[in-house]
Amino acid sequence: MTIKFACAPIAWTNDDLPELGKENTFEQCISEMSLAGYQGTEVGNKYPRDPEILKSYLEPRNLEVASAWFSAFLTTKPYEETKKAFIEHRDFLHAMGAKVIVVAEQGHSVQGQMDTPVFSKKPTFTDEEWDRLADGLNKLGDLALEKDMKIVYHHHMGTGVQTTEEVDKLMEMTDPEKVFLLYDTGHLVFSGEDPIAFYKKYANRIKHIHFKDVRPEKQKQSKEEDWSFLKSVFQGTFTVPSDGCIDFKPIIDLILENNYDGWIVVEAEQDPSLANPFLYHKKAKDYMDLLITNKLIADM
Ligand SMILES: O=C1C[C@@H](O)[C@H](O)[C@@H](O)C1=O
Ligand SMILES: [Co+2]
Repeated sequence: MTIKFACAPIAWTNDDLPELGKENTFEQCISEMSLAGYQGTEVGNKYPRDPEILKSYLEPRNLEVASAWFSAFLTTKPYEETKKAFIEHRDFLHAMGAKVIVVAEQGHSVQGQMDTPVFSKKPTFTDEEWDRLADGLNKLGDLALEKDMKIVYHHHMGTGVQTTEEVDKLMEMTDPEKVFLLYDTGHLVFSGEDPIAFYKKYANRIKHIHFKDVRPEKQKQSKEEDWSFLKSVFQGTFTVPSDGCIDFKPIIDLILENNYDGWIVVEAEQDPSLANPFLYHKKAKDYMDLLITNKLIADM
């Protein structure tokens, strides 16, 4: 069992809201991840896309690429369009040594729309769209396996696969040998799901983890005032583990008990001028290390 820790650059410069952290440079971002004690990074918009150039920045800082997000449009566009973009993305990640590819269906998604309420206007798929999604994901899973990689599906606020019920449907409709799952604590709790029950149910299919915490007062306000996903982020709904309402102790315990082998990526998009990304990620790393040490001691 090997657990490695990574950061998502979204806390330094937000890809969905580029004005958040536009002043933070790529080199500052990766240097601070390394300094905060992490071994890996996901890939953001400021990162060079040439694998050799990217390696020349990451290797001196002892950082690996954990994965990177891929937007699929299987419900709304011809499969061939998603396939072409996916192969390019897969080959980039393969050249960087990553083993998993984060995939999220963006057909009908409202996650990038500043004025569309995320709770009341989230999309739901028709039966035909579910079939197209499941079929397309099985095919992307095959393409990943060609390179000895796995696709990990990212359930996400404001998309057609957000709730536990929707994830259940997707997992039932897809091949468990081809389509795996990403476990994002922040999206589950923001949506109102039970992250413990979710992990227990899908322990065998979870091959990548995003750790974000949630500020409960912001989540409540977002729901009551029908904020968009981007407004919720902008207002500080997400933060790093140890800073919000999620109890990560039972989550870490479950991860260890299930011999999880893979990355835990701290992904906490918020305003970097209010929440210094280096200090927040260091605090999160110290907290996660403590939880792991306590669990190992308790099991001795
Ligand atoms: O994995 C993720 C990638 C981001 O672009 C996204 O909006 C964020 O919330 C997330 O969980
Ligand atoms: Co995530």
